[in-house]
Amino acid sequence: MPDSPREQTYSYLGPAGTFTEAALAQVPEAQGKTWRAVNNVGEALGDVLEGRSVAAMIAIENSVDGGVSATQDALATMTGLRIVGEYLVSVNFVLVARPGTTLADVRVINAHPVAYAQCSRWLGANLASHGHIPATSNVAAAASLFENAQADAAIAPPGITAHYDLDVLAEGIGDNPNAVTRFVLVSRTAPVPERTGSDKTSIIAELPDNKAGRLLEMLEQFATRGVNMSLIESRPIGDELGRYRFVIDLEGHILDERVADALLGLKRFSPNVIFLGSYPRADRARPTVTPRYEDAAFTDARDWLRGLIAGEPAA
Ligand SMILES: O=C(O)C(=O)C[C@]1(C(=O)O)C=C[C@@H](O)C=C1
Repeated sequence: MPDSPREQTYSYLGPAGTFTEAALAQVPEAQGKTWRAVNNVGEALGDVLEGRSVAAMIAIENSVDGGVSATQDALATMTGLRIVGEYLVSVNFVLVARPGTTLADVRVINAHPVAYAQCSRWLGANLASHGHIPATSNVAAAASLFENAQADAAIAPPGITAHYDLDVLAEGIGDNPNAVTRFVLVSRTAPVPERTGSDKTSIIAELPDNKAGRLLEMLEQFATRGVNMSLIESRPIGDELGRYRFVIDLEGHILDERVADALLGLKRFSPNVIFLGSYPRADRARPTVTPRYEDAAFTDARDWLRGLIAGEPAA
């Protein structure tokens, strides 16, 4: 049976040429399908929830600027989504302008906020008194230079000149030449994929109240099961000052006994746990697991308990 239009479509932050498109190019199942360019993360995830796309590629973390707050907040508030894959893209930036512009002409810059934040050192040193107009993506920033432009220049990916007739005023303007953005592929809620031995689990959790030691108590759920965190960030819940939710990535898969046990502990502790998914790590790194946190240690302990209950002689 041929795929439905939904099965054929993947949403990504456009227009063509964004780093998000480069991340989607790494997904084997997406090749030869329709790629729908959208303007923001909420629109991409809305496509998935409302059935226009089978999955959406979204940026979630940058090695220089940290978590992408629009993504973290959307995943915390839109229900029915699952992260099914993780992809890494090296990001570096150029400053572009309409042909004939020189650096001395540049007063206002159009840039995606995450890209802008990654170029702050170069901008401070070379264009100290510039103004900034935010764009929906790196490529949209460059494209806007041709439409009623209020900006003189834009921060864009190095491949931009293949798409637009622009002059490159400066190259390698990112604060860190080794910057990497982490992207996730998000589908509708589905059963978790098999574990690969090199997996990550993403969750969002709230604390039960604002009493002393609550954050430590939450972290103990992971520490006492030997589960390492690769990311923890707080985001305001938004209802009152001082209330935060925590966006957490764990090393391991929900089918790993230590991760499952930590999630059970977290569920008993936290009034609101959102499971975003267990999926293969992009870097294929395998966590080092202390023997007492390996699957066998958990199943042996459970067998021991069952034996005690059943009246077997204590081993
Ligand atoms: O995909 C792009 O090119 C984007 O403009 C988006 C985005 C992001 O949302 O974080 C992606 C990677 C860069 O770190 C900066 C911006």
